[in-house]
Amino acid sequence: MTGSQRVVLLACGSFNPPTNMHLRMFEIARDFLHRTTNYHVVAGLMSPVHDKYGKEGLVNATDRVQMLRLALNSSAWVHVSEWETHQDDWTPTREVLQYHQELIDSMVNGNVDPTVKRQRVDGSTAWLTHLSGSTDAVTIKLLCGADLLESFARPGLWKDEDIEALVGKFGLVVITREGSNPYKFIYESDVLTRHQRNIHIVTEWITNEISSTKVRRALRRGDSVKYLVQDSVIDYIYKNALFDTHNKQARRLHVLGKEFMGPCGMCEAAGTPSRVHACGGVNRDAVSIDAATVTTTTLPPSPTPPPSTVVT
Ligand SMILES: Nc1ncnc2c1ncn2[C@@H]1O[C@H](COP(=O)(O)OP(=O)(O)OP(=O)(O)O)[C@@H](O)[C@H]1O
Ligand SMILES: NC(=O)c1ccc[n+]([C@@H]2O[C@H](COP(=O)(O)O)[C@@H](O)[C@H]2O)c1
Repeated sequence: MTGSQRVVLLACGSFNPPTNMHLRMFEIARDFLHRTTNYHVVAGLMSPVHDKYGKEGLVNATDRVQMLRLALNSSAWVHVSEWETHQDDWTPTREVLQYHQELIDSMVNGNVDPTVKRQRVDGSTAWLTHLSGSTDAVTIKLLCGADLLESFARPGLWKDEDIEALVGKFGLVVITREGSNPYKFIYESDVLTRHQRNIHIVTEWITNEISSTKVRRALRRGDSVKYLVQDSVIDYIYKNALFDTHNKQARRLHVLGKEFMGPCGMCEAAGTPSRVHACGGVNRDAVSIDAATVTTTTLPPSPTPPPSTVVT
């Protein structure tokens, strides 16, 4: 695209778990920027936060990275950056953007700064290779929901100089969320108003208030999260008993009309007899599981779904 400026959109967050709305953010932002600005979005990055961020209920980074990888199998242009998760501690968002901009500078833009001691470029930076082959420089912008923008006002959460750098140096692409008013928020902030040209507010008309919190709540209750989260991610969550789904496996498998043949690694490790697992998983002859009670029922042969033994 001639005359356009190449950008990478980077979203920071817990992604605990990644939802379809996290993925949609990138599509919405790219459409908007291509329609209304001279920017050409060449890649998207999702940077899951370090375990030491310490948010309640945060599952470990290995699982969050894995879920993101599975979710992003459906995207040709958005990738996971594991860099944050490999640091010794939590990294402020400004430094996350700075690191990725320097990485792009040295690998794509040809501005190698010898004073910058670069971290090892790992497999998760393969996305960079797609950006070579053009002399147009690539810059990075923070992609976020309006709630993240509004968190700038929370006392002690963000340093003033970090906010200044995020809006002044990098720029923001903000997706509206129910209950937020980013225009008013910018109006009320001197620093944001000063850099308003660098803040792109994208009104999402097809509103969708999926949040990881709501997905975790549904999982905890054994409710379906299908069509809120990618199927591969749901499978991963149940397989690894994340988000308190440990005792919900039998219920889900009943709903799906499937059987759970294999024992759960945790139950095996705990030495539970293999026929009925404390996790709710069962071998072929046993089912009907509740967090409190375990009843044995003989199942009809596969593939007929088991009788309605779902425990409410
Ligand atoms: N429904 C949504 N609409 C717009 N932005 C969203 C939406 N859900 C998440 N985001 C944005 O995605 C980024 C990462 O979000 P995060 O992982 O905190 O998700 P979340 O769903 O808001 O999480 P939680 O519910 O655990 O607080 C943030 O910038 C957040 O504002
Ligand atoms: N000062 C900062 O740089 C700062 C403060 C709060 C949150 N954040 C980031 O914003 C994201 C917020 O994620 P959650 O909405 O899941 O809390 C995380 O990536 C976190 O690192 C950064």
